[in-house]
Amino acid sequence: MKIEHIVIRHLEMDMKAPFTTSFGTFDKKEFLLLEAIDADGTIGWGESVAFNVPFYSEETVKTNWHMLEDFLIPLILHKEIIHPSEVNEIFSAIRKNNMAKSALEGAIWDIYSQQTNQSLAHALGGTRKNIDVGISIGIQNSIEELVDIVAGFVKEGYKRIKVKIKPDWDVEVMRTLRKTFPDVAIMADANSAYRLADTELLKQLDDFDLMMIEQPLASDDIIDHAQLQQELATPICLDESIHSLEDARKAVELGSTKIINIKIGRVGGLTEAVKIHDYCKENNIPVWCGGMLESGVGRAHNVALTTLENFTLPGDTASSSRYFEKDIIEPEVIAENGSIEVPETAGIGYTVNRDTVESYTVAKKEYK
Ligand SMILES: O=C(O)CCC(=O)C1=CC=C[C@@H](O)[C@@H]1C(=O)O
Ligand SMILES: [Mg+2]
Repeated sequence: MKIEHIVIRHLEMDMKAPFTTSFGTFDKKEFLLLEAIDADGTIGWGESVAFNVPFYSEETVKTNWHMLEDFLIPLILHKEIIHPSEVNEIFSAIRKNNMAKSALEGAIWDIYSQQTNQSLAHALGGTRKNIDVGISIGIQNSIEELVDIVAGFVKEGYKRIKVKIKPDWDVEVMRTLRKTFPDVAIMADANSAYRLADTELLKQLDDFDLMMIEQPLASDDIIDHAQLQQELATPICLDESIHSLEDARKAVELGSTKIINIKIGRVGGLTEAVKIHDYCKENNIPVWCGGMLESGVGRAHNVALTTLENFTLPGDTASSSRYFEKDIIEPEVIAENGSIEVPETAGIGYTVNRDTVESYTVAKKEYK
């Protein structure tokens, strides 16, 4: 591979409904879409999952553009690459900025899998032909509204319900959901809304047979999560705290987490995501693929990763129509009865609709 041409596009896609978490509300998804063109004309696509605000992580759409234009793209353009796993080493001098790195690395994985005539899923070592998926539901205006929304997604067959929680939107919400849906797989995602001082409150969630509590404490913490896990019967799942294989190893060895939410962008790309998957498999830590309200390109990468053996818990990769009136890929990602059929064609397995991409593009720049 030798990438001769890269295009960065800043897209804005209106969301069907606002998505509220403990750190804010999104009514549109802004993101960078990466198009990489190899010397032989093969085109690969990657998506940065950074938001336009630094509340999930320190990265934003603007910091990503800066990192890609001034540091990452110059390291990749016209460089001979044999395998996408080399990209981590090429980027190793650059600290953090994982989402920016992941967007470019993902496009290179797409090119590689096309040039080796295999699906991205197969190139990553995936084996599943179908993946089970769940749904993530933001904070609502009332518990009644939340119950109605959950009922709709349970009816659609999603394999697990993930509900955002935060102080004063937690115990009563989960009590009502468990009472209303006694047999549904339910989990909570706190997005670091609690402190160790909230242990007694969080212990009340043990009454509701939750699959897990995702990221209850600070986004850069591993130590306090280990102490909290000793107090909770419900498994802790880390999301924001895990940026690398090393973070995963430390969290598992300390007992800070019993489940890991792997997000390709958060950990710096597919190569690192597979390494974390493999480590967790060796240590009997189940993993699932988290979502970042991605467009179809990011969704396609998530689908491919989720085909690996130790992705044993339903992830966040719902249908494209969960969030968007019209996705940028064809066909769209479609979950039927909570299951997605994995494309077997070479590459990410979905076709990017250039007209739709251009309709959402608010800025664009080419690099050769
Ligand atoms: O993409 C999806 O459907 C899931 C989105 C989701 O739950 C999240 C996206 C980004 C930050 C958080 O709000 C939350 C998460 O932490 O998993
Ligand atoms: Mg999360």
